[in-house]
Amino acid sequence: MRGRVTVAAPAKINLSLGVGPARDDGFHPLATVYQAVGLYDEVTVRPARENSLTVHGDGVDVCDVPTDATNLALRAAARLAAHHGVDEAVDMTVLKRIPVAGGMAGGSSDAAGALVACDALWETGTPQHELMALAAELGSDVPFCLVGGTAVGTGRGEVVMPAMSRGSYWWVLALAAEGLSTPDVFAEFDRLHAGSSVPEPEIPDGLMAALRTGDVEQLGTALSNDLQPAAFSLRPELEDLVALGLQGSAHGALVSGSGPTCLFLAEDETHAATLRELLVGSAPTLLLAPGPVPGARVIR
Ligand SMILES: C[C@](O)(CO)[C@H](O)COP(=O)(O)OP(=O)(O)OC[C@H]1O[C@@H](n2ccc(N)nc2=O)[C@H](O)[C@@H]1O
Ligand SMILES: Nc1ncnc2c1ncn2[C@@H]1O[C@H](COP(=O)(O)OP(=O)(O)OP(=O)(O)O)[C@@H](O)[C@H]1O
Repeated sequence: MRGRVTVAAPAKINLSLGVGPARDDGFHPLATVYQAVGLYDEVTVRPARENSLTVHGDGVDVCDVPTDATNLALRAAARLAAHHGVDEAVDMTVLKRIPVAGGMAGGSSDAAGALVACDALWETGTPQHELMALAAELGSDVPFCLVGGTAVGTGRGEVVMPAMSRGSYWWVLALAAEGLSTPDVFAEFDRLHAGSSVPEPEIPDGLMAALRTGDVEQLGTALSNDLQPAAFSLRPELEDLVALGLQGSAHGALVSGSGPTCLFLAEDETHAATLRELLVGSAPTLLLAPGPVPGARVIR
């Protein structure tokens, strides 16, 4: 067994997020295009007698992250041990840079990172399809966080197929001071659609074509998020922030997943830096990130 393994676990954004009517199990059918972006949590595991977790924040507030067995990353470690019937435990450290409850799959990515880290530490050699099945049990976004890149998600988001995508993109990420609960945003989506029939979700025309050609302007116009009105309803100030980015030369601007992080698509890295300057004062934290990047990977 190795002495210690560290995995880089990327944040995700949704280039499009189509949401259908709530299913009988309470989940909503999705048709989404995910992209992993270059903002990483680091998950480190070492052998131990019992599972334990320490969480550090690097630029993000981590006081809402549980450190007990309910933490998604510790649940992932326990689930992998049970899958292999091994009596192993870990001392885990998570260094968080992905905003907590930010709509960027932070907890999901930590869980994907924990699966990859423990599989390497215990030398269990889990085949990818088994890791994907365990990931789907842990949460809708977790399978994508294993795969990374750019991918289409269906089902409740857990059915992931890599998408053809050319080139790379630069994003400005506007992080909010306080997170939004994903279930609350889906509940607000249901409230806003009460009494009307919600169509089955679709990927917008033009999005896949823009990705295939790497046309940043076309991609900007094709970005969409069915949860955005719900996020605006719960956080009205986000609507002004998105509007400011669009007026200020972003190719596209939208709420990331369930929010409250907002995304601004730039022409290139230099333009992203200019856009960030424009947005200074409108959001507490502004970061630049390229995408797509690979899913959870061992780095040490
Ligand atoms: C908003 C997205 O980030 C878009 O990628 C995801 O849909 C959320 O994925 P996630 O955080 O991994 O979600 P899960 O942990 O599976 O579910 C959390 C809660 O979100 C709601 N949820 C999630 C996914 C989905 N397709 N429909 C839902 O209604 C449910 O209330 C669920 O109880
Ligand atoms: N490893 C973890 N990191 C962050 N939050 C976690 C973790 N494990 C459990 N949680 C809980 O999950 C909640 C949602 O956190 P997370 O950062 O995953 O939200 P999110 O990025 O909005 O998720 P998504 O984009 O997948 O909907 C947190 O408020 C916290 O209580």
